[in-house]
Amino acid sequence: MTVQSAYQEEQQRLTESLQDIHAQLQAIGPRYKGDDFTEQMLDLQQEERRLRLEISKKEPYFGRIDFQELPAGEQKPLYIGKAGVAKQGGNELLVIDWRAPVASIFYSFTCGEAPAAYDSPDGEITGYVHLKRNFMIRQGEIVRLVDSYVRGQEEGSVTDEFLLYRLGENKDNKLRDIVSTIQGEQDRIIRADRGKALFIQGVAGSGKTTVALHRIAFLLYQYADRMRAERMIIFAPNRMFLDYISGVLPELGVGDIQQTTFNDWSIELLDNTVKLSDPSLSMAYWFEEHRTAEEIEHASGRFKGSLAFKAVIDERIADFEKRIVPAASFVPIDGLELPAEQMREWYETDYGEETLMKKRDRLVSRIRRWFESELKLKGVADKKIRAKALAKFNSFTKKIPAYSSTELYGSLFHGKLAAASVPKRIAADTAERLKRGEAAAEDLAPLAYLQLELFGLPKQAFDHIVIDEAQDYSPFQLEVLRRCQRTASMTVLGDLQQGIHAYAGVQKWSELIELFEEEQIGFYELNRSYRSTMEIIEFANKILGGMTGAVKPAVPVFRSGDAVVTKKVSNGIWLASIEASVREMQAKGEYETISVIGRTALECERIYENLIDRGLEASLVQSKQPAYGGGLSVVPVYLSKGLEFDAVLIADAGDEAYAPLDARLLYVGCTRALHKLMLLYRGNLTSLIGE
Ligand SMILES: Nc1ncnc2c1ncn2[C@@H]1O[C@H](COP(=O)(O)OP(=O)(O)OP(=O)(O)O)[C@@H](O)[C@H]1O
Repeated sequence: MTVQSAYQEEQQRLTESLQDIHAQLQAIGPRYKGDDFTEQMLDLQQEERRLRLEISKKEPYFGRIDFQELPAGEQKPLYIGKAGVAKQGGNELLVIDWRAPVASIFYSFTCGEAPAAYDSPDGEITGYVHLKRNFMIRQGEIVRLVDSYVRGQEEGSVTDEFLLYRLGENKDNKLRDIVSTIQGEQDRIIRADRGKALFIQGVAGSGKTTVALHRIAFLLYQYADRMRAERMIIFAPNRMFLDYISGVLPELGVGDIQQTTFNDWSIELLDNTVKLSDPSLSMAYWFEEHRTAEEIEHASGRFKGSLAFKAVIDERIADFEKRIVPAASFVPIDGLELPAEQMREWYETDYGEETLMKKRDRLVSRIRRWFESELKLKGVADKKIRAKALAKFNSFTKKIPAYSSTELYGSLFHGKLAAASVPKRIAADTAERLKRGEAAAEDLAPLAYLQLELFGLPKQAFDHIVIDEAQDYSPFQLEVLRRCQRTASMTVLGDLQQGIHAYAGVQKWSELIELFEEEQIGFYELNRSYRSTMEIIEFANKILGGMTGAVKPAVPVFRSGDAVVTKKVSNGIWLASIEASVREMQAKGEYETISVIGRTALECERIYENLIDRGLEASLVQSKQPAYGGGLSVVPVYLSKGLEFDAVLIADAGDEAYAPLDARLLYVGCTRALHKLMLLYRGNLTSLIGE
């Protein structure tokens, strides 16, 4: 078949499919607004269907695979799209959902005559692939059609043409879905078994964030009967990042997923009983000046995030629990005694798996019930005796300790119960902060842990947890989240090479992995980088040489672009050179998002003000920002993590800005660029880049 006739045939099918979809949409009646529960449920189902059809209306499908099931099936064309659609009034499938088992062939098939296979609920199905076709459909028209495989034709494979086209596009201020070009290595992660803690180490730009979001969509589809969107949660590093990724799930037809930061989530769990002290102060401490390896190693965040500190807290909890059951009997009046052993028995046998404070409260209620019924049984009517007995009851139960999480936590740092193993400097700082009703980010994991132990999780346990930028998590943070699940089902992703928050995060994945049983763990590596051109990746890989630990260079997709430029400028013309470089990038007219990445927030303010004074429209990204608006932005390097820009200008890559310890920061900055990377420097070029 010629390309022309294939195109005509496909356009004809597309038009018919769209007509069918439109007809189905029109047939959907108005929304139900009444109180009938069954009608409400039906309305929800109808609404979901409407949403699926709306998604399909834009681009019904992006791929076709002609598959012949072995041993004796017929060759059938299968059209793959973002949402599955059945033909109006029938069961025949117009479009197969990309998450359906058979659709996995579209992603995993790597060409060749050998049979392909996919896992179905009935076991493995094998068959021959006769055709793999990619489409790009816009406004009801096929604007691109590429056959990446035709059985029997030995022409050179053009497998990546579609991918390259997509990667070459400009980006706005939001991350997008990648359903049409998911790569085999990514697909394996997306479809991995739900009952695991999946750890993904992926180089910058390897699609970790994107893959984790697609995995959520897959899990909700595949395990619709067991997993619910409202019991899933995504943890991201900051609110700006949350805004940046907020478009992907709705594009995939998934709503209602809680997306938060560990800080916000913990404060809510603690019922707002503490305020978070300004995180920008901590950022300023760690990033506005150079810090030594020693300072990082002995940071209070590392201590408080460690399992050793968790052991200190466990000891405190155990001690609290010991004191809940009174050691002495309760004697409200002469001749009436509630023995300590009886109270212990109630506590130990009757209250099962309840949380500590619940067990404590139940014990107090039980003692009260015993006290009231015994007085009644004994017929104690004398008012004076009763009042005396009641006073005894009150003073007895008052001695049964009750704590809020912050009180119990605070007891570790000051007073006669202060824990000896907490370094003095850390104890003094923390006590001071707690006195003000504040907690630092590093206090939140221990506080949240205490809250869970004392009061439990107020909502249902999570079916699935996604943790992005997990290299910045401490073992204690992950332990807290692990406790919010009945069984481990997590996607934990990050890149140790981008671990710029070493004062709080981990240096090896094993620090987090060891929290799980061996059979619960899955570990994947993604080494191909999809974000940047070959030139940018090769340049950034050089910086890895300056890092300690096992580093892995990113493998580029064969997408070539401009050479990376480094340019020495004198201090006197530095700001003017930044402006000129930005104008040069803008003049090209090719980039939608341009970022000037500075080393510190102070430096960024100077750059930003100069750009504004010189008449350029720009935005300054700051740590408390809820959203990133796109266009031209000035960003401190430590806030650029996770984001990406068509063009990046590193404002100063001199050796004063980037010392040898700053390799990770510079690596993060450079790997934000998709198509263009330029570095200015004052004085000497940082040794991290070399010649
Ligand atoms: N299979 C793919 N097809 C098309 N684009 C892709 C694919 N995989 C990743 N990308 C693109 O690569 C870019 C990087 O993706 P993403 O931000 O998810 O990577 P990451 O590994 O989380 O990056 P980082 O760690 O550097 O923040 C995004 O623009 C994403 O759309």
